[in-house]
Amino acid sequence: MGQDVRSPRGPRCIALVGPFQSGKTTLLEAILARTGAIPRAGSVDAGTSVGDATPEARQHKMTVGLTAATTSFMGDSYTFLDCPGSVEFAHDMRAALPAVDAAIVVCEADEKKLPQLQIILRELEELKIPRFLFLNKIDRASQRIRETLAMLQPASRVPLVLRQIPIWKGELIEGFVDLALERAFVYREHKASEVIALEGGDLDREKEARFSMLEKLADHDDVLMEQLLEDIQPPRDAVFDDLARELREGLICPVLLGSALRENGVLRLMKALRHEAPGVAETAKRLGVPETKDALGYVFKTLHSQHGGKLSLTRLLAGHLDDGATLQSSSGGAGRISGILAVNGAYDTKRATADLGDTVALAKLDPVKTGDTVSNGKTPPAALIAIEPTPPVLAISIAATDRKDDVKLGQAMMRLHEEDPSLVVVQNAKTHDTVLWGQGEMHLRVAGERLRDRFGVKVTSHPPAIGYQETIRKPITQRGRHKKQSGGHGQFGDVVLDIRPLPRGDGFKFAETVVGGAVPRNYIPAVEEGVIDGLARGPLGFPVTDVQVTLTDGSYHSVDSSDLAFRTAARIGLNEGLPQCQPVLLEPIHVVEIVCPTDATAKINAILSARRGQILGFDTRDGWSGWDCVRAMMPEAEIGELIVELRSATAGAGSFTRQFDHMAEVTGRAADQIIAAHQHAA
Ligand SMILES: Nc1nc2c(ncn2[C@@H]2O[C@H](COP(=O)(O)OP(=O)(O)OP(=O)(O)O)[C@@H](O)[C@H]2O)c(=O)[nH]1
Repeated sequence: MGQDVRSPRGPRCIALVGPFQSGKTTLLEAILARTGAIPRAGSVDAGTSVGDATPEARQHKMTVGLTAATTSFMGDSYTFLDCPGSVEFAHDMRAALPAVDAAIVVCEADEKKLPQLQIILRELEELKIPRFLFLNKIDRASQRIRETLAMLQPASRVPLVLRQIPIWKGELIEGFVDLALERAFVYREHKASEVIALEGGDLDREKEARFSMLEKLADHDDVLMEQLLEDIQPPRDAVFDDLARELREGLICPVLLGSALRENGVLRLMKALRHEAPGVAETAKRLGVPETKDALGYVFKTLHSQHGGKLSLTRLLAGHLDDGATLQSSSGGAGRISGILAVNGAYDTKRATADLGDTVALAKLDPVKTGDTVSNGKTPPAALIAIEPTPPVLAISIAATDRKDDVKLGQAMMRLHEEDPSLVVVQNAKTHDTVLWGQGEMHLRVAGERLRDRFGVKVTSHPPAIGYQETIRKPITQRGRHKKQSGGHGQFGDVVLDIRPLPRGDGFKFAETVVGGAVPRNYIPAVEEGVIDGLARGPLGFPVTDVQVTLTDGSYHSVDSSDLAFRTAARIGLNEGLPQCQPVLLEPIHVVEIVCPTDATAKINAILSARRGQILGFDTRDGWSGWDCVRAMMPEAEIGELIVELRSATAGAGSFTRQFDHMAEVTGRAADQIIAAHQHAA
């Protein structure tokens, strides 16, 4: 493989991903500083970084949305996408990954973060995105690198290949040896590392570590394998070629060392990207971009900037775009670009064009959304990739504090959902609640802050209503009469209803066995409506289900009877009859499926039992070594905050899905408490 293949030219797009708080934003800062895009690195802790610049990110000192920034290095442009590490904001990462040429997985020597690292690596493996591991915070490393690598290896399905080894001075790491380059460097804070001579014990360690790196590369290179067996030194270029090819083919994950905080190891990382990461041509191939003369782009993030309006962050995967071009999108919309902006923190630099490989912000493409493929061709392009929605796990009911803000709230929610589709708004028709579904406590809290700070809408929130219902245990025959004859036109309706329980899950059935026109046929639909009215709120205060009501008899008045009178009579019949049918409370039960690292399974079982869960079984998680999958039946009322406990028992790695299964009776004290709380709230 020649030099030109190894170092593709042109703009790159690189994702910074990794477990929570591993140093991605700090690394972005270090890269921008070391490549001269900013005069010096800001700090996440001091609130001066380019990433995490929104008020919410600053306040919580964490990345709560993707930040993109462009810099240039040795004549090429690089756009970095700093993705949130928190699982609650992972949707941004999922939508962005297809756009990138490669990912830098920032991680720490921290066993607790291993499951998170495994989740992220798995995502990259499945998308076939070449990835480097950047072992960060080397400035406070306390264990040998070999032990760290052995600890991290189970998180990756392909071999982690150590590219560098540290040079220790006492208990501190003062530099590193690049095993491919065979050169030693000593770190200098906020400056490029200095080359030093490699000697003594470090030279021996280098030889041993290099051999072990070459052995791993030789698993996919027979020539190299023979050279190793015959003790022949492979040419340096051949080693670099292997590193590049095996990275791109997803056969290895190279590991580089550094300290984002001290800007150590940053230039070597940039060089590895330059020489080894693929360019846009390979990325387009990976995504199946068709042969086309048209421009084709992938929209990986939507933003609503305070002054610029809507921005669609887009990677151009084919062709060339001019400002003013009309774009068709794979989701069917079309719009005209009103501004191409460079991707930097402020989105304040206009560009006339975007070229192949560029990552830009396209302004005011109203019909376009995150995940769309866009093209300047005549017909809408096929979508290059489908982003699966992230199922929400936690909900709150919200309402505008001031009723006159209701419309504003609706619009703001639409925009929030557009920016972050993992935030879903559901109108509950029964309770008239607006329920906001999201990925966790912080996700929902940040949504509330954005509503207040960006859209000027104050909201109040409370836990969403549980879908309780009630049913009956005993049948009854009940008469319902409505008679009003005060002067003029009166009202008269009279029905006899047979009310009886149905098997669980059968819902509501209405029938009639009226003979001899006791209730004229034209009033029967009104009787059914009245029955439905009567079932809307049963004697315990909840909607009534699993009931059959049969109209068996009744009487009418030729002048005073009407639809309304019969409807009222039927409702009265239900209201009077149901309390005598031994009403009983029903609560929704779901099947939940929890995935968690095996060492947390015992804790998860305890959490489930404490939440009235009935464990159906557990198994190892298919295709995930070191993970279990637990299935349980669980009352909806207990699922509300489940995710919070689940995450805290699994260092954020556990998750669950739910599926409504059936309604089950609740009796005794538990039922009394629910009924009392409901009556109190009403
Ligand atoms: N000692 C040391 N601390 C670091 C290093 N890199 C980052 N940190 C610290 O680690 C913490 C998290 O850093 P961030 O850069 O915000 O991490 P992140 O991965 O972007 O965080 P999220 O995106 O919120 O998950 C901050 O307090 C940083 O100062 C490093 O190389 N050495």
